[in-house]
Amino acid sequence: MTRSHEKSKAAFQEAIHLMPGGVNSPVRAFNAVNMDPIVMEKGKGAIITDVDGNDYIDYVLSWGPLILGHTHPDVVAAIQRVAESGTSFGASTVIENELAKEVIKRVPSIEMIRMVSSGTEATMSAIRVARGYTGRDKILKFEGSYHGHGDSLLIKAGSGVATLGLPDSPGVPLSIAQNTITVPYNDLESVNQVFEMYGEDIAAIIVEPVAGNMGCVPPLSGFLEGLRDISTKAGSLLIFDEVMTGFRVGFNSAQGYLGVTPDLTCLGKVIGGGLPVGAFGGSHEIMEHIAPAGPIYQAGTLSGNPLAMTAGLETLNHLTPESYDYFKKLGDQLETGFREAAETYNIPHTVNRAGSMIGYFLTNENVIDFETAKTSDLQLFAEYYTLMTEEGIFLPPSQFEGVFLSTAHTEEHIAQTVKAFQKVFKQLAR
Ligand SMILES: Cc1ncc(COP(=O)(O)O)c(C=O)c1O
Ligand SMILES: N[C@H](C=O)CCC(=O)O
Repeated sequence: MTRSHEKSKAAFQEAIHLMPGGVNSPVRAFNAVNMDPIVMEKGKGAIITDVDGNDYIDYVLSWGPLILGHTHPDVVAAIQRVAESGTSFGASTVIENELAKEVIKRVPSIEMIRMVSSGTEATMSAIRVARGYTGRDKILKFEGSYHGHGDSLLIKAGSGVATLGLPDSPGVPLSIAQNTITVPYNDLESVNQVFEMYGEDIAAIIVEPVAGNMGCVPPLSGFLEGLRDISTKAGSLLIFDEVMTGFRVGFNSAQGYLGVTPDLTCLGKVIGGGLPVGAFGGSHEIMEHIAPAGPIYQAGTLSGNPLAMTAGLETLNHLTPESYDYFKKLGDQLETGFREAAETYNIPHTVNRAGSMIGYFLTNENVIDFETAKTSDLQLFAEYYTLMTEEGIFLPPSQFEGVFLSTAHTEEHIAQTVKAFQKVFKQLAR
C-alpha cells in the first residue's frame, strides 16, 4: 500500500515561505533525491514516525547523535530531572565537570576540554587555537570532508555542500579561503608535497579520522600515521575532527580504535545525546593558551548547557565496549544483506564501514576519496532512496552521507531492512 505524505507536503509548502529552501539545514530538503522532505513528529528507539503517521526504521539518527536511539527513557528522565532545576545559568555547574571527566577518561588525546554548542563551533575554535598556538595561518583539509560551516573550512567541503554541488560558498572572503589548502583524502603524497612547499606556514592539518561526509570512507593503512609524522616534523598541529566519529566508531572514539593520537580533538553529536553540543580538547599545554587561562579568545552564552551535558553524560554512561561488538554484529548483517541483494540484481555497489558508521555507494569502484565517491550513480541513488522510504526505511537523503546504527536497532530491524533492499533492487534490476 502506498504511504500518504499529505501532511508532510503541507508542512513543507508552509515552511518554504518561512525558511530558506523550507529548512533549517540544507540536507533536510531532500534535493538530491527529487522528493519533498518527510516531516517528522516523533521517535522511539530505532523507529521514527512522520506527521502522516508513517513509521520508518531510522538510520539517520539525527545525523549521528542518537546512538541509543530516540527518546531513551534514561536520557529523557535525566533531562527532565535537570530541567526542573534550571535550563541554563550562564555560570559553572557540576555536570560540566562530570561530562568533562568522562570524555577525558576515554579519549586519549584530551587532557583538558572546552564545551561549545555545535560541531561547527568546535572546529572553528580548534582552528583558532592551532593558529594562535603556532603563530601560523594556513591549514590543510581534505576534499569532501565537512567540518561544519566556519569560513576557513567551507572549502571543497562534503555533506550538504557536496550534495548540492557547491565547491566553495559565496560569502567566504578570498583572504580567508586562500589560507585553506585542500588535497584528496587518503593521499599522503599530496600532503607531503604541500608540506614541502608551505610546511612552515601550516598551523594544522584537520581530518575526519574516518571520513563521514562524502559517505563513509575509512583511512587507508598508514594514512593517519603519516599525517601524525608529517605534522609533528613540521611543527603543525594534527586536529582530529571527531564530531561524527567520537564515541561512534569505538568506545575510545576513532583515535582509540585506530591507534593514532592527534594534538587536538573536536567532538559533538553523541556527547550531547541529541541536544545541541560541541567540544574540543587536547593537552594541558595547548589548552591553557585559551582564555581566561591564556590569550586565545573563545566563549559562548550556552556553552556547557546543563541539559546538553546531562543528555551527553547519560548517553556515554550507557555505552560499553560491548555496545561496539553489538554494532559490529548488526553492521555485518546489514552489509551482507546489502551486498547479496545488490549482487542478485546486478546493482553497482561498494560498502565501507567503521564501527556503527556505514557507507554504501552505488558504484563498483573502490571508494577511497571524494573523486571515487562521486563515481556513484546518483540518479539510481535517487530512485533507490524513494523506494526505500516507501518500504519504511529512513536513510540519509544523499549518497554523500553515512548510515548510522544505534543500540536500539535489533537483528529484526536489520532483517526487515535487508528485505527492503531485495524488493527495491529487484525493481531497479539492470
Ligand atoms: C565531521 C563533522 N564536523 C563538524 C560538523 C559540524 O557539526 P554541527 O552540525 O553540530 O555544527 C559535522 C556535522 O555537521 C561533522 O560531521
Ligand atoms: N553530514 C552533516 C553532519 O554530519 C549533516 C548535518 C547537517 O548538515 O544538517
